[in-house]
Amino acid sequence: MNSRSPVFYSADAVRRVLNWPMVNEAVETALKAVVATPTIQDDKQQAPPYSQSHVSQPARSVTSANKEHSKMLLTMPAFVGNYRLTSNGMGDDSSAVSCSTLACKVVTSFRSNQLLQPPLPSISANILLFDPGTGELNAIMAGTDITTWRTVSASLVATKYLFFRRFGPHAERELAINVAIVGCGVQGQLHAAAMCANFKVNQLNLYNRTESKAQQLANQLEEQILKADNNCNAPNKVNIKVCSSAREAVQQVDVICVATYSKEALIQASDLRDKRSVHINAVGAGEVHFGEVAADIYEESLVYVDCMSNAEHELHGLPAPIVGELGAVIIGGSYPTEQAVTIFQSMGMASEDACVAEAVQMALASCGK
Ligand SMILES: NC(=O)C1=CN([C@@H]2O[C@H](COP(=O)(O)OP(=O)(O)OC[C@H]3O[C@@H](n4cnc5c(N)ncnc54)[C@H](O)[C@@H]3O)[C@@H](O)[C@H]2O)C=CC1
Ligand SMILES: O=C([O-])C1=[NH+]CCC1
Repeated sequence: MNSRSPVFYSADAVRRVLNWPMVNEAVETALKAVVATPTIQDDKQQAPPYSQSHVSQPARSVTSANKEHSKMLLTMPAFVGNYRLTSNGMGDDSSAVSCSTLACKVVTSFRSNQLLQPPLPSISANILLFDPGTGELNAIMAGTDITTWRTVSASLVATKYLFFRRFGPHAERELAINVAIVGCGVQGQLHAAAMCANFKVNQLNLYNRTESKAQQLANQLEEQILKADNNCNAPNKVNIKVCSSAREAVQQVDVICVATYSKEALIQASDLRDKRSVHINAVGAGEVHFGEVAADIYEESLVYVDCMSNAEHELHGLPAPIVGELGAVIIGGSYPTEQAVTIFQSMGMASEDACVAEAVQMALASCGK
């Protein structure tokens, strides 16, 4: 028996403290922590600046709740040991806290929830947080928003290092980009808002199979931008366009975010601009993770993943070799060439959920909630 009952953190409580600096720091930390520490053969050899954290993140289990595999329950356990988070997500050493987190996310993906009246989110998650010393269950945290935020954050981090950093060390603050969002569900909506909140976006193209959903998102974003304008804290003037095809959305853009349940390819190589220099965040996961982007794009792309060992379990038949892990690019500072097409094949990692849940817990504790 537990010595005390686990705390429950509601979705409202989690939502109150989520912010981009905090989530981006936690996700970047998780991405670096999963990069395997190379074995040092020679004592005298200088150890590379790999993360000192330790991650145990077995492949997630997938339980199908119907024959078509469109209703699934995933269990995603992770231990992340000896990592650092700051209280404000700004990475300043003075407020850094050393953490170790043992967690397990339990998440369902039921795509037919969208057809219910009223619709329910397709993804629904809770995160169990254990005492890393005793193994007791300390807390249960609503994890649906964390899943959306950490997934979007992984795309932001990928865009920063795989796209912007080709052009210089501060390019993410200096360069303006054109962005396409393909799929305007929960993921697409937050990808759109987050791209505008974290980068200078000139043009934002939105495509959704049901056009009214893309139009609704455009209206919401226009409203947010107008509000920010009135408060004199508008990040940048963004031109938003609702497109009638994925091809139209992606034709002239720098960054593409694809997040649907489509089994068929939605974008082809001939849809991309001739000069290339494009980055794609491939987020969606139908039965096949990589179905949304055509094989001919993969064939000319440099493909990066969040976690290589998970990729070995989940990305069978990927039409291109995997260049490496995003965390290794962050640590090693070796960026793609300017003209490259890069794909961040996002599977989602339990260690991201663990680190973000820890940051949320710290933020809630610091504001006494
Ligand atoms: N990589 C990761 O870490 C994560 C990935 N996901 C994946 O992201 C995808 C989107 O998730 P949500 O936004 O939560 O779902 P959602 O149900 O809110 O939105 C899905 C969107 O995809 C569109 N769509 C569905 N089937 C389509 C098709 N055949 N062709 C064109 N468009 C289609 C729908 O119109 C809808 O707007 C899913 O595949 C989900 O599994 C979700 C969470 C984490
Ligand atoms: O990483 C994650 O939580 C998920 N990936 C696909 C469905 C949920």
